Amino acid sequence: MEKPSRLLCSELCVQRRLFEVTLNRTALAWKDTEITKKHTGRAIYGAVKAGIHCVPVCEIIAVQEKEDDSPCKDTGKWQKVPPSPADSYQHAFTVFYVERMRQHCWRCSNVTFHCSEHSTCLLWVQTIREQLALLTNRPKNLLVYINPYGGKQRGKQIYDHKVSPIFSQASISTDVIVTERANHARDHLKMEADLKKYDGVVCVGGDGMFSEIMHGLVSRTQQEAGVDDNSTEETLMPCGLRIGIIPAGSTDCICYATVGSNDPVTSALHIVVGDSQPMDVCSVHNEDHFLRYSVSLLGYGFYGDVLTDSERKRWMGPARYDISGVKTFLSHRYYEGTVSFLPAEGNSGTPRDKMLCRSGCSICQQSSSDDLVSKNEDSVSDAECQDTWTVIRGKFLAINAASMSCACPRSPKGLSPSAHLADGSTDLILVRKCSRLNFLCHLLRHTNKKDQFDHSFVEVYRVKQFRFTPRYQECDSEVDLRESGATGKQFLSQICKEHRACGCMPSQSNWNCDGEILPHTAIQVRVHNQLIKLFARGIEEQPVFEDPFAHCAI
Ligand SMILES: Nc1ncnc2c1ncn2[C@@H]1O[C@H](COP(=O)(O)OP(=O)(O)OP(=O)(O)O)[C@@H](O)[C@H]1O
Ligand SMILES: CCCCCCCCCCCCC/C=C/[C@@H](O)[C@H](CO)NC(=O)CCCCC
Ligand SMILES: [Ca+2]
Repeated sequence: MEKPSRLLCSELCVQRRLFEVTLNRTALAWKDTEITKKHTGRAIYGAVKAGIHCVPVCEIIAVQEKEDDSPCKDTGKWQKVPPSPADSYQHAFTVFYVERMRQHCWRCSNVTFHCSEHSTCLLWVQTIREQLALLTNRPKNLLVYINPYGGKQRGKQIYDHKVSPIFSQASISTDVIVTERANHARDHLKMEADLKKYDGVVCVGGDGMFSEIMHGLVSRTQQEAGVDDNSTEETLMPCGLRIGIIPAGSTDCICYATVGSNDPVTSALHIVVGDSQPMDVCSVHNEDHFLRYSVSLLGYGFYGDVLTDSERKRWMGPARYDISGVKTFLSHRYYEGTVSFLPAEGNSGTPRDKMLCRSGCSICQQSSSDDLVSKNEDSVSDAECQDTWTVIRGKFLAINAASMSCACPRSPKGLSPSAHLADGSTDLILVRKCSRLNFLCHLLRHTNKKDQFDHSFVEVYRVKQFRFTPRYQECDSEVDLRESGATGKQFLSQICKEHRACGCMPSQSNWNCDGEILPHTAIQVRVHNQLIKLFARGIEEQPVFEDPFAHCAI
């Protein structure tokens, strides 16, 4: 690989030691001249590595000239150190850059370079700024929505103290709206916001707040493109603006599954460096009526019931999910119905393979190019392709569709650990009626390393469309009764008579759609490949040993 040519090379001082500092188009590197002199010309890698630092240009956040940084004017420590050649390095500039910490967290680190000439200092600041200006994927203007009541109600504080200073440092200008009611952000985005002014939208809150922003942006994009969102057949128009998530909610599973942590500073830094992660969106319809979009979990049965119960306990904050989770588990309700689905095609893998979706995921990249090819080959509807629907009837404790892993602190590998963020499919998980003990075992496996799908009562399918009809809506006698105009009382008493023999009640659950309860139980779901983009890059692989200086021309 050809090394990029050097833009600058100077001998500068860092913490009173001399360094050879170089800048090329891809990296800034500084090499301790004392350490490297001892090993002149010899590639004793470990020793040389000890004296070399390297930062990719795309991970530099900002550069600032440091005024009046003469060591002689400092008091305390500087004065006590004996005079050294470094004392003549009176001009300084500071480079702020991304540093990786544990568990996918990023921090803003900095290094100050001291120069002997003011002109050298200015040249370095100007040249680094020029290189940063070439990074066109970085946002300059952002529209920020803060939910002051999400999670532990710390959204405003988190933004003001942890995020806003990073945006200012990176010269990003912002228009900030603190929401005053539920759906304020969605409506503003859908109908009012002048989106031409911005390079992205930032959401400070939890999964619910993200959902509002995603709905606002997707709906606005469809409106402007003249796409009817009530139609289940139409191809939706992808959104142009990226969405950044500053986690300040109860679950934050979208942030966690796309960045690898729920740390606000990490998210702010992914926004600053202009990351881009495409993401699938499911549309959910009841007949020809659009209900909602979903990016994480569509859950009927267990997760629908947990959510329904937890909504009455909002005042408890994030703990409501644990209380409602235990209560729902103990109630052990099952639901009858029919699930039909169209399997995902091509090289999409299966929910039980171990191909985890990580930064630069090849399966997601492949799916976007497949999508382009199929669009160019003239859009033919699924029915015309004669895709065959698989139909499964049964009694289920839970029917879940995970369009992404849904990893979160509660379940670090998630509901479907191998689900992909942007492959155009969702993982359909059917948990059939089983004993309490078996179900508990399945649930607990979400929290440890064991395979939660390795049970006889669990089936998983990777699908691009699915439908669900609850039993009580498909039973002929019930349909007949409804159509005969029976009153509510007559209707219920007839159902009770019919079900007395089997000892069960035909109960119904609700769909949990990314944390919102849907008003219908019979639904049709279709995955739209890479409809939106986030300021994220997917979860980075844990560092394996690699030459960190491979891209440094030093
Ligand atoms: N100013 C506001 N007042 C009341 N509700 C709001 C306001 N702004 C946003 N909301 C609503 O609050 C809900 C919860 O917000 P958010 O997702 O930020 O927090 P959360 O506690 O994590 O909730 P969730 O469990 O849904 O993730 C969202 O559905 C959003 O529509
Ligand atoms: C009895 C022991 C039980 C242990 C089970 C642990 C299983 C945890 C799986 C976690 C799955 C999270 C799925 C995320 C769904 C989000 O779109 C949604 C919105 O925030 N959250 C919920 O509905 C909140 C749902 C919270 C569920 C607990
Ligand atoms: Ca997916």
